[in-house]
Amino acid sequence: MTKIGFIGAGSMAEAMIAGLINGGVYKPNQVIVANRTNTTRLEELATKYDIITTHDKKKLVSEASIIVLAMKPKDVKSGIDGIQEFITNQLIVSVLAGISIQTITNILGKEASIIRAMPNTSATIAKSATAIAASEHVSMAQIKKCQSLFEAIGICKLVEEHQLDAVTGVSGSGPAYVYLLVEAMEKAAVEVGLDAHVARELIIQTLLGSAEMIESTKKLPSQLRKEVTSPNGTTEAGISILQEHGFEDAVIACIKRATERSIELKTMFSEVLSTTEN
Ligand SMILES: NC(=O)C1=CN([C@@H]2O[C@H](COP(=O)(O)OP(=O)(O)OC[C@H]3O[C@@H](n4cnc5c(N)ncnc54)[C@H](OP(=O)(O)O)[C@@H]3O)[C@@H](O)[C@H]2O)C=CC1
Ligand SMILES: O=C(O)[C@@H]1CCC=N1
Repeated sequence: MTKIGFIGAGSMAEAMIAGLINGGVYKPNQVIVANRTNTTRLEELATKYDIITTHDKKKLVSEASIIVLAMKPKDVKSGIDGIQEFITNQLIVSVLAGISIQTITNILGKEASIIRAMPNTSATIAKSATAIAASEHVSMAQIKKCQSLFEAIGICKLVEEHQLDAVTGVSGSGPAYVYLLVEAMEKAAVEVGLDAHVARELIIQTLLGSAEMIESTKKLPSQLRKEVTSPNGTTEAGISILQEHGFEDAVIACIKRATERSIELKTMFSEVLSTTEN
């Protein structure tokens, strides 16, 4: 019976676990999750999903055929330390922002089958937008296995490793930009006189409808926007305020900064590790 193991038991691990279990991709007894200290968190995950939990990473690595690295980038070294000798032919899937395949290889101290992935938390409901990049030591069969894993919890694109920083800026962090927009829309809706519950339902449907319109009509977002915007009407009046406040520039700067931060993380941790090694 093949198992999947998660080193790191936070938001991203849980999003993947929820998507995989609810989608029937893995049975609960095929999922193992480990963290370092937080026993309450492990109990919470065990109660919620009936999965196997442990503080023993070696047990996890020995039992799982896919190992997902899901700790924070700053914890990559401590997360991997101690498992090196138990890595044989498992597939390692890292979801860590900014941490390169080379850095993981350096910490492992040997070549291994490593795939870097950038999913997002919508994996919870099988709607993740994921991109993956593989090292040269990964076989086509392993890439396909990883693609199937992420396609079971959303969509999955194969990209070059250097493009993962941009993926992180666009879709890894992306849900948070949308949630911020919704927070602002909800606040405004109440200020202009709507009941908060009604506002939430209207906003959710507006988001779902807009996303589906882009997907199903195949029209450009700019065309769809024109179709909403009557000359001298309400939309034009509203959008002029967004433009006055530099909405588009802010979104572009946001994605560029998040992408740049992913590159910074890579540099920061490859430097930290080479300092540690020296
Ligand atoms: N959140 C998101 O939307 C996304 C996150 N990611 C990436 O996923 C990774 C995890 O993010 P997120 O889930 O938000 O982070 P969280 O802080 O929610 O979770 C991190 C987890 O790692 C555990 N951990 C830390 N050090 C170790 C260690 N040495 N050994 C084992 N477990 C360890 C922590 O538990 P404890 O301290 O008890 O050990 C905790 O369970 C990050 O690298 C991030 O870049 C990628 C895409 C989206
Ligand atoms: O904020 C972060 O660093 C992580 C990576 C993408 C989403 N969350």
